[in-house]
Amino acid sequence: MSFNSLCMNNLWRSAIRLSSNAAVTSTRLVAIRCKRFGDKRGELCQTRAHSNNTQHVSRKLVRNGKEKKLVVFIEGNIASGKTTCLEYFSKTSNIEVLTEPVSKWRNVRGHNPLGLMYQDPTRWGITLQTYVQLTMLDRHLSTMSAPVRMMERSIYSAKYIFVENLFRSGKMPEVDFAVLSEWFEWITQNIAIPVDLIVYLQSSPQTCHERLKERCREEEKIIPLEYLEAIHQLYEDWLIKKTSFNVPAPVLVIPADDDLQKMLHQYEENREKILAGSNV
Ligand SMILES: Nc1ncnc2c1ncn2[C@@H]1O[C@H](COP(=O)(O)OP(=O)(O)O)[C@@H](O)[C@H]1O
Ligand SMILES: O=c1ccn([C@H]2C[C@H](O)[C@@H](COP(=O)(O)O)O2)c(=O)[nH]1
Repeated sequence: MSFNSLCMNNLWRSAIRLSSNAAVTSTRLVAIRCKRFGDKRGELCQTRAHSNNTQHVSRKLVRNGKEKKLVVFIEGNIASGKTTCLEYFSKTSNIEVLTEPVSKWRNVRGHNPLGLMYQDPTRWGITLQTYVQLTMLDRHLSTMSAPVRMMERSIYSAKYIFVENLFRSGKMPEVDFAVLSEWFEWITQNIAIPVDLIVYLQSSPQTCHERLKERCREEEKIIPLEYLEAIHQLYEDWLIKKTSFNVPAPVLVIPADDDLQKMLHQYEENREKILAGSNV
């Protein structure tokens, strides 16, 4: 038996011995170590660590024959309606909703990295995006309290959309981009980030600009239409054309330019697909 297999066996045995309360923590540790040892069975490791009588079936965790733990990312441009969508689904029992930790980005120990980034992206882009990466990772790894988790954005969009935009627009120095990329690659290669479905709220940059002005978040008052157009293009390349970066789950596209009433109707129409973690 190789050293790696020996370690894996010991890890599984000790993880399974742990009490159910400790299961999520052990899941995390084992998932991290599975990836570190180059084990391709990251998801299986998670499952085994979680419970003795848990099986792994087509990307989903099931226990005693019942489906459990589905993770859905809600992606889309700034002010496309992600929070509003999450608020709607939060009224459903058995769905846990995680909004973006924007309040943290606006206040870390009395500092406002979001505001600083909009004022001077070249100086503060790395500061904000480092903190976004940390806080999103913390969200991804937090213990699930319901069978379904709907989460606003992800560590992927932070990197593939926002960091990429800063760099491509010449507002992030190459060294900052390199350091953030190294961090991102280390995280995604060593830590299992669960996701079953990406819901993309596809809205025009013009609609987002209108809604953003209406929302009137202080830091965002200086955002021009061109910024939203650039973010839109990156989202389209990533999730529609699929030409830029890895897409970690199937994508369900929901057109999001309609008024609130029609949007709520669309969410209802797509409810089953979302809860099944399916884009068809
Ligand atoms: N379908 C809609 N029609 C009109 N206004 C909307 C719609 N959805 C959301 N809004 C408003 O647009 C603004 C941005 O919505 P929000 O859900 O906060 O977007 P996001 O979370 O994507 O940034 C808010 O003021 C919200 O009330
Ligand atoms: O990686 C990121 C993620 C978000 N932001 C900015 C964009 C917005 O100003 C806020 C929150 O976005 P919403 O779409 O309103 O939820 O944070 C960023 O700069 N980098």
